[in-house]
Amino acid sequence: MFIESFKVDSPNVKYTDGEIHSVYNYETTDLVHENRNGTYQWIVKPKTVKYEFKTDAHVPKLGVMLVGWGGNNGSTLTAGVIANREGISWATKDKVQQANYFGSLTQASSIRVGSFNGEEIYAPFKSLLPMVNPDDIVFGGWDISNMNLADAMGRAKVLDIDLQKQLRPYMEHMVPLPGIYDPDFIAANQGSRANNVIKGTKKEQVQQVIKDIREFKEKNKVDKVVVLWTANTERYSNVIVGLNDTAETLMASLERNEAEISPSTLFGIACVLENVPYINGSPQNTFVPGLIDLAIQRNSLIGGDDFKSGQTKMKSVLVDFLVGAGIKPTSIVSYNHLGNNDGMNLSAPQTFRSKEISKSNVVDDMVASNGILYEPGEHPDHVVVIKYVPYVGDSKRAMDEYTSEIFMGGRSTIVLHNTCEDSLLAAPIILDLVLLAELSTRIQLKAEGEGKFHSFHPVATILSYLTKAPLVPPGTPVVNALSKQRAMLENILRACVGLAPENNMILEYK
Ligand SMILES: NC(=O)c1ccc[n+]([C@@H]2O[C@H](COP(=O)([O-])OP(=O)(O)OC[C@H]3O[C@@H](n4cnc5c(N)ncnc54)[C@H](O)[C@@H]3O)[C@@H](O)[C@H]2O)c1
Ligand SMILES: O=P([O-])([O-])O[C@@H]1[C@@H](O)[C@H](O)[C@@H](O)[C@H](O)[C@@H]1O
Repeated sequence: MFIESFKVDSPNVKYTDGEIHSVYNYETTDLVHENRNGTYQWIVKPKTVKYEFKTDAHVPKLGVMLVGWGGNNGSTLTAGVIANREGISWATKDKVQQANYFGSLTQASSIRVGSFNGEEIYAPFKSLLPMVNPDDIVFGGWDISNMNLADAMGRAKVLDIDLQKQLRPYMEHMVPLPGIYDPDFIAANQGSRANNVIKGTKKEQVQQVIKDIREFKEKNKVDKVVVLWTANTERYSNVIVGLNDTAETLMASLERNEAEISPSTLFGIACVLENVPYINGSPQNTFVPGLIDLAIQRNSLIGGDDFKSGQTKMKSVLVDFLVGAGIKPTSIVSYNHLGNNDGMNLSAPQTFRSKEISKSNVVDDMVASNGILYEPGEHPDHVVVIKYVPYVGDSKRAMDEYTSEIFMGGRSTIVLHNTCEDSLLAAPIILDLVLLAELSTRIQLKAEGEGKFHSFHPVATILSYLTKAPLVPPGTPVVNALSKQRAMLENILRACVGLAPENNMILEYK
């Protein structure tokens, strides 16, 4: 059964005007490797750590500024939110289609809250904590192309024409602010659209972005702004000691107008200096060590990298299933072709390399989790191929072959054909990223023994379910398995309202 909302009745949760305060016993373990009776043993010691969470229940008016606003993802997300807000329906060749938020974890998924009369009871994911209603978001942003959002939506060729016609009046007045264009970081084939760029030194560009954010906030009377990069994939920045390895060297490099600071890193500097959450939806190393250091110093939320939307999302499910079942993937070949501008940009070797890295590393944690299947350092053969085929446009075709070793020398080969409508899959993920980033800034926590409440670590690991290459604080494990990522996110939000993690035991019926 599905219920629309619920309230937790527990001595561990207090709902006051404007705040949700919870006490939560975090069950974890300590491990020690001890010499016991002459032999070393791994000793696992269960332990309980008492946490308190405080969530500010005041939902702000949220402004979302997209870098690459005029792109396929940016225009599609903007169009989708307007269509939902206005309750637009449109004719397709099959039926009259209503706007929806399918593909959004926060808007279209559910959580189990318990059983009632022998029936499992579920509620909307978004009913866990007060979240921004996406219909209320104010969009803005930058693009190196000055095309208005209605024409950009047409250029993207993602949405049905009848819908586009209805949306045009809402979007034709939306014009991206000039972006930061540096041809050294993206494919040369992007140069033809760069007619809307911020001039000046890199420091002046950063200052302009900060000015843009402030003016957008003032003009639209929004309480908070989140900035998200959905612009082109850049090549990796070279990480060089003395250039961008610390906050100090990065800021000194900015003063010297160093060429090796990418546009996406410049936007990151601006956001961190302005204490505005900044999320990277592309695979490049926007967050060079110096920018991570700066974000930590200023406790400003950063997150990324690279939306996990289709082929890789499937991979982080399938490999988790195989390894979890004791089956040994030995060869993974991921091929895809696409015909949108992203695909054109990725046709350059240096930008493709950024994507190849994020698409390849996604199985590392799952492989490392099973020492029965894999020797230390052993990995499946893993190949990523991306080809640009204009005709298919945004409708990316992914073809995967997974070969595994099974019982008694057997072989299993799984072949997948996965048509990923890239922007229709990515847009809801962008929405979740900005909503969850905003929500996480309203949560404070305190473990027993800690003197005062504090925010989550500014490197927002909580967003990892939505990214191919989760950005984590230095020294933190990277988890890519989709089920673990989703469980982590849900269980943290459950803890904020004093609910235990969903353990799926259903002991009541055992
Ligand atoms: N399923 C998906 O679509 C998906 C999944 C994962 C990652 N991504 C990444 O998301 C990004 C956007 O994808 P898309 O399909 O919307 O691409 P797109 O090429 O349609 O849009 C990118 C936009 O960014 C603009 N741009 C480029 N450089 C800029 C800069 N420095 N400043 C401001 N604007 C700039 C371009 O003019 C373009 O309008 C890409 O990096 C892509 O790799 C997409
Ligand atoms: O998320 P996913 O489907 O694994 O990966 C996708 C790639 O296969 C595609 O080539 C690229 O254009 C998209 O930006 C996205 O990164």
